[in-house]
Amino acid sequence: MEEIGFLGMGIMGKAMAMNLLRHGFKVSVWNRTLSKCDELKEHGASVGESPAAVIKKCKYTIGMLSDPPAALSVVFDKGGILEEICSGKGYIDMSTVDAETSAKISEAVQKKGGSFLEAPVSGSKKPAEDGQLVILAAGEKGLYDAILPAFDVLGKKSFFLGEVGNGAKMKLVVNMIMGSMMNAFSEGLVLADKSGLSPKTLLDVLDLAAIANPMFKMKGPSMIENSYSPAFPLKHQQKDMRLALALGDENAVSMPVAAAANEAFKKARSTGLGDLDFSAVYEIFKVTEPSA
Ligand SMILES: NC(=O)C1=CN([C@@H]2O[C@H](COP(=O)(O)OP(=O)(O)OC[C@H]3O[C@@H](n4cnc5c(N)ncnc54)[C@H](OP(=O)(O)O)[C@@H]3O)[C@@H](O)[C@H]2O)C=CC1
Ligand SMILES: O=CCCC(=O)O
Repeated sequence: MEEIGFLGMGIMGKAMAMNLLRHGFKVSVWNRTLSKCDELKEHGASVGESPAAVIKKCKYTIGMLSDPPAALSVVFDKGGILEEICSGKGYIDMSTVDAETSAKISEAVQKKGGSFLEAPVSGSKKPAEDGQLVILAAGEKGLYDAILPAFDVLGKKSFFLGEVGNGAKMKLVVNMIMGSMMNAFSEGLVLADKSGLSPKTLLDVLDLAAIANPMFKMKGPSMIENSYSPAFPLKHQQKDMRLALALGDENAVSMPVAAAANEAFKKARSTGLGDLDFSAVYEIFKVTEPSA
């Protein structure tokens, strides 16, 4: 396959670009903080000096940026994608953003004659390293078909969900559920502990119960060790809760559980936990009122 461009060497982008290199793809990378490209360069990637330079070199370019402002910045700002995107080139944004952001990017890219696909992912750092992501794509089907050989390396399953916006919405619904679950899980761990039960035994019980799931199994042991090395940064989970709640507003969907979970993530951010893993929201529930 042609050389693939990759913008954004954060936790996910770096793991995904490395995976493409490991599978024999030629990759050209860019990151706002250029030094984060060094390791990729050592593994054979070429480094572009701007998003525009990467787009110029590559037929297909993937973006994996933190949030809507970052996703928009690499497209619209000086040195951005719009300076070089043209007919025959495609941009695939795999960041988690809202449908409106995706639509803005899609419209601008298409106006220049380029193709656009949104393709946010489910799965975190380890699945990204192992090529086990779940890809939620929407937009131009021709571009989806063309980029499938790369998706087959990055993910264990790709969904094509139709028009731009559907991938973003699906991703926000999934992460809204995940964030709410993480809050319920944290409350349960604290309740077990405060009521004299072993949180470790609770994990064993949960793992055999109808609500057993990979997230509890993977995050539980490190949470009870108070260890929150970031796989999915808490600030991004809070961004996803906020965007999912906005989607709820638009559709008049009452979401009291998600709203409460969002408040807990906001509180965690305000106490300086934003760069830790999203499971660090557990710390918020441990804080008890001083007795009168
Ligand atoms: N981590 C995870 O488990 C998962 C994350 N996601 C989503 O993937 C995306 C990336 O996540 P992750 O890799 O964890 O995030 P990181 O915070 O590790 O990386 C964010 C990336 O965005 C770049 N960035 C931030 N602001 C700007 C800007 N204004 N202009 C240009 N680049 C910018 C950063 O550049 P710099 O290095 O210069 O700061 C960095 O490359 C997010 O949308 C997240 O919600 C989806 C699934 C799982
Ligand atoms: O957006 C992040 C998702 C993290 C995960 O699916 O484990």
